[in-house]
Amino acid sequence: MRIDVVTIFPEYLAPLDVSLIGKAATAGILDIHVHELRTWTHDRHNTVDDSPCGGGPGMVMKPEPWWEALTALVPPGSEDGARLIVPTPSGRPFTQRVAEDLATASHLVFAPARYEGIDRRFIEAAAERMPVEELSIGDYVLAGGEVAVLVMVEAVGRLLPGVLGNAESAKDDSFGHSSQGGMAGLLEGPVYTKPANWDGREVPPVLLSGNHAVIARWRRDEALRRTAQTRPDLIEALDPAALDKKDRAQ
Ligand SMILES: COc1cc(COC(=O)c2cn[nH]c2)cc(-c2cccnc2)c1
Repeated sequence: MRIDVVTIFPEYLAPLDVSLIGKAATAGILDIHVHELRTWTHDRHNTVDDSPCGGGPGMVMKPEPWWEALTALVPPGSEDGARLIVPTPSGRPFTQRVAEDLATASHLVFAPARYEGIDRRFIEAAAERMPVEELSIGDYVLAGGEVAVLVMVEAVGRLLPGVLGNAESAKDDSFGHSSQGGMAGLLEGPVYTKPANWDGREVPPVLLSGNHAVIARWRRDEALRRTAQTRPDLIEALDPAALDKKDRAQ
């Protein structure tokens, strides 16, 4: 997968060189390029923003630099498999399911905006050439979309084959957020490791029993309990067929 990020703060994307994503890039699984938006400005001040038409606070990002950047990174005729991602508070929720969908793309171009956003006409023009996804990582307003790009690249990148070692396979993701796995739709229950007794606190004995069927049942019960407590909306959203009769007894 090729990933292009266009931003006026390239240094904000430095963490993409680190750890999981950095290793994936080194291994050639991800081909990540970060670009300075001002590359595609031509005036003396490298202007990327202007005052909002109709008045109002702040500034709006001009369409021309973004359009030139997009055209350079996705030349006409090479749109197949390319998708433009615009992080914004007014986007549809970025969820694990959206991450799984984005992981199937061959080319993602991220347009993190600053100020009050990007001139709408850029989004509309881009949507005539390739799918455009306006996505929100949460109901709050950031000063720019760069942090959201880091979130999305990590969530998508870790799903790509070869990025996670076998020990951390994404197929067993926290259930509320993975559409796969034995407990799809549920949050992850509590996890434990050695020592068996720490701070006078015992690991639940069932986990030391070696009885994998009983352990799996216990984990499912804990996931159901945690989901009901923390995210009852996810319980409502569960496919009834996914619940067995023991679940319904919960
Ligand atoms: C593309 O348009 C944007 C993008 C961003 C940065 O992204 C986020 O904040 C975000 C992404 N998921 N959750 C939050 C911020 C605004 C904005 C809106 C109003 C006032 N100030 C700024 C507009």
